[in-house]
Amino acid sequence: MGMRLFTADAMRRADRRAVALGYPSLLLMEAAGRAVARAVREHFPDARAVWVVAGKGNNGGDGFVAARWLFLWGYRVAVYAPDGQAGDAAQARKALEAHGVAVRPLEALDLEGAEVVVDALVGTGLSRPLAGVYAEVAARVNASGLPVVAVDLPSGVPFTPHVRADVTVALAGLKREHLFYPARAACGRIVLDGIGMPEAALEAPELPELLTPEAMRALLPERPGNAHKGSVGRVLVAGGYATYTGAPALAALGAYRAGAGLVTLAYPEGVPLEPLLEVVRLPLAAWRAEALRAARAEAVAVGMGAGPGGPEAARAALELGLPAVLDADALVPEVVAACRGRPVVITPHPGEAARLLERRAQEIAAHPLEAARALAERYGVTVVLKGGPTVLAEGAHLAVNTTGSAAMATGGMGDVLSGVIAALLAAGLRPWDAARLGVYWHGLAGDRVGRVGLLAHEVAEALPQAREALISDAVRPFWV
Ligand SMILES: NC(=O)C1=CN([C@@H]2O[C@H](COP(=O)(O)OP(=O)(O)OC[C@H]3O[C@@H](n4cnc5c(N)ncnc54)[C@H](O)[C@@H]3O)[C@@H](O)[C@H]2O)[C@@H](O)CC1
Ligand SMILES: Nc1ncnc2c1ncn2[C@@H]1O[C@H](COP(=O)(O)OP(=O)(O)O)[C@@H](O)[C@H]1O
Ligand SMILES: [K+]
Repeated sequence: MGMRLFTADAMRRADRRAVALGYPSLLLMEAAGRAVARAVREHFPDARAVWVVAGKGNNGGDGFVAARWLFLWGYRVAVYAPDGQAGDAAQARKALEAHGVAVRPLEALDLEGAEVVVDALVGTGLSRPLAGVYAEVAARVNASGLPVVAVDLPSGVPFTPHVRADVTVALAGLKREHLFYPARAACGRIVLDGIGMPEAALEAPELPELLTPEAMRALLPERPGNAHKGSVGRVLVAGGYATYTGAPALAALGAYRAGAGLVTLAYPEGVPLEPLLEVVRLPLAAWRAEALRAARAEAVAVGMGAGPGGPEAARAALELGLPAVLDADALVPEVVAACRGRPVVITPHPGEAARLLERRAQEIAAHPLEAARALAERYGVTVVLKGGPTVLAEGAHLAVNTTGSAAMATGGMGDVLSGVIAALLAAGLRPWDAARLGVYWHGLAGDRVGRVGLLAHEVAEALPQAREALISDAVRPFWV
């Protein structure tokens, strides 16, 4: 079963399914609280005094369980919460109080002596921005400078104000706030704990897929011992214009580093392309399909650095009838509209997506899942909406990438990605598989170099070792 990205509602449904399967919810709460206590111990090994702030719901219940275990392990604990818990949370509170640990009102919060704070005010049950004593507690915890371990989510996200955590223990599954900004920035390091939730309860194919090392490894094309350059995928890159001489070269490099057997670069005659020894050059007087056929490619990447010639280059390339990646200057509505139902992957960033959807780029960046879905519906192609994180859509399917970082926000990075996806298409992968693996692998290569100052060609150069790491099971997702 693929891993899914949950919403609060979807997690509540999973919760109910677990209970319907006969799994007692109190067991989930016990596992959740214990996971939080363990996270405190592991991430702050020198701390001996832990203060817990808890709310009225199950998030608070998890906090009471964490407090009980920390107390039993010999920590000094102080617990602050309002009255009025019900159900499991009330039980968890009683179990804590049975050990003689008093629960004091939130208004009495005194952080003097605390070494770590556990934030269990509110989790997925948040229904409105924090206000009143909750907002005050969040502000005081933030101002204290103490390390914070958040239960499930930093209380208050995605609204402001919210708690800023150093570690967030995601319970049972990752939620949107763990992946998307600005909420993600409040989570600090994210660790996922399964809390014993039965797999069957978590099955939710309608939710976005989270790209995992296991799932992506399974998609990597094999390289048979008797491979030759004509058998593992020939890629045509079509782009380049006056000053954009690096973009198509980076796509070509990305394709080769992702395993293409042969890469041909078609570009307007007279454009001084960056030298790449291994690339076959195809200078053209005009963008014509007949001329592009000479490459005998199995997939094409078009648009990178093509400037005003982008649409023309794309029309010629699409006439080949090959699986295609459309990027940058090829991403105009008239061109993409002609691709419905064809094996075409488009790779817009929010600015290009705005052009295709006639919306504002900020709106797209704020709701990337909805935008990717809208693009897939409107144009009937496979969509890679680039960003932090990149999201993908095809038909009713959605996926969210889990690799890459802000270090990748530099020029030419998207060109390399186009080349990677084209190489995977040429190797025979379906567009959805090529797009998901391409995006994941590209981000993984970035992570392995991983510092600000990263250049696009360095990401291309890191693709082979990222592949090796993926194959040899040496890749851990960010939530482990
Ligand atoms: N998903 C799961 O399967 C499990 C979830 N558990 C925990 O349960 C949490 C969800 O529990 P609940 O649904 O009870 O919800 P929460 O405990 O997250 O929040 C609901 C409570 O917060 C109050 N509240 C909502 N917005 C508020 C605001 N702005 N200011 C002040 N109070 C506010 C509500 O009135 C209610 O009392 C998860 O985040 C997780 O910590 C665990 O107990 C174990 C299992
Ligand atoms: N903050 C970020 N987190 C993760 N990945 C990022 C981030 N910023 C950029 N990237 C990745 O870098 C690439 C940038 O592509 P793009 O904007 O098209 O750049 P260019 O047009 O210069 O090639 C995309 O793959 C994108 O997902
Ligand atoms: K919380």
